[in-house]
Amino acid sequence: MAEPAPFRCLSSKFQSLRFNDEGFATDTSNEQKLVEESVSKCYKVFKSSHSFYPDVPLLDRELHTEFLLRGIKHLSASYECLDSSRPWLCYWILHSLELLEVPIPEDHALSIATFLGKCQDPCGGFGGGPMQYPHLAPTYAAVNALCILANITEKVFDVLDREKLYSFLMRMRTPDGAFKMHDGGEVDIRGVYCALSVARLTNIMTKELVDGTIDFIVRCQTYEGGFAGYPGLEAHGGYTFCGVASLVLLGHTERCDLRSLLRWVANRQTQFEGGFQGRTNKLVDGCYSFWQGACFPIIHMIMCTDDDDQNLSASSWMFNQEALQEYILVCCQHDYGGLLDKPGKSRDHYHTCYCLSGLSVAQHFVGGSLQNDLVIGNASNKLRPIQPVYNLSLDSVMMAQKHFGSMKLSEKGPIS
Ligand SMILES: CC(C)=CCC/C(C)=C/CC/C(C)=C/COP(=O)(O)OP(=O)(O)O
Ligand SMILES: [Zn+2]
Repeated sequence: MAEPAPFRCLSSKFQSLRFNDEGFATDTSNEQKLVEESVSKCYKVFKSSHSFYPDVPLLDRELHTEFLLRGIKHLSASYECLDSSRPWLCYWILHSLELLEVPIPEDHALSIATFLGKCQDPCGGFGGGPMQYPHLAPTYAAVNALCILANITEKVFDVLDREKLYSFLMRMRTPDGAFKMHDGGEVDIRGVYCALSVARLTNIMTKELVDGTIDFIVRCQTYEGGFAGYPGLEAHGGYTFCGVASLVLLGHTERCDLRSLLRWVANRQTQFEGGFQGRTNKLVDGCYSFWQGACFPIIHMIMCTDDDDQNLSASSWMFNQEALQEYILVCCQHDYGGLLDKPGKSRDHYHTCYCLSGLSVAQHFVGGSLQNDLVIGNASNKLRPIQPVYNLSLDSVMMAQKHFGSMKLSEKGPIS
């Protein structure tokens, strides 16, 4: 096992801030200044303990696990606003637990799968809760959650109606190859990614399902290099992940302007804080550790297969992996467990899932047959690696491939 890397502790973190009072202050620069002050405070507190405990920062596995296990059983009334995101809560919690390698008892797995079954619409797809209209986002979350649970028992896949899922996806298709999120709902690149991800995992991809989809995705890449939710809008990390992952799922990454994407995403890592921002001139946020961070292994994988890119690193992704780990470990852990957006924000399961997913990307480099782990702080910080396109463990993706790989749709055969 590789030795944990020493804490980098950039000296700049303890120097004066980049802003001065005579500068041209805007709302944006004022907000940025406040974030830098709070991040700087976190690093100072951390540095004072660092001399006593050299193997810090520590990922507080126990507290995060407690927070997650409590949430899978019971959520307080303050979670009412997430009543239409219940399959998401299952996925965020289960994926965080799989990253932390916390076992889930079989009876829990079966009761979560039964609950997800209750969210499934009689005409296919999953809603945000029982009796709710089917929607592509909770459908993606439910399918991913089932793939994780299938590691415990494959019986969980019995709840999924593939034929009806296919007809739901076909109903969400628009004539130009995009997908609406639900009947009468908005059309954007999230719909494309959710549809393609579940279609691939459950092996129901057909030519008819994705006719015109590549062109829609390509139209979402903006002049900045990242992808927007819809052609003509602003590039954003969440949509950029959806765009580039969708091109991988369709096997048409050659349609992406990879150089401009790489330049845009690399510039979204904030110099001072070490984490990622979602878009140009906006604030750092722990969840972009995944949405932006996961683009790097995907870009690397695409470039690896491209003969022109002989200079590609064989040991690290093209972002500062140490700085991202420091931001997550020092600034995004809540004192009572769970992770968060930035210092001062409250913890939640969404940020716990995506901070941990980003931390995993930053810890593990895999380039073809070459592997290089770079774990900041205590050796126990090491998480399981992820398959970045689905944001699942490699085992969970394999469970789906093993289970659905040989199944056919009754009318249309799957495409490769
Ligand atoms: C699979 C799936 C459903 C993916 C979702 C991807 C995702 C996170 C999209 C984000 C959308 C967006 C424009 C957020 C801006 O929020 P903001 O203005 O509050 O944040 P910002 O200031 O950081 O941009
Ligand atoms: Zn966030």
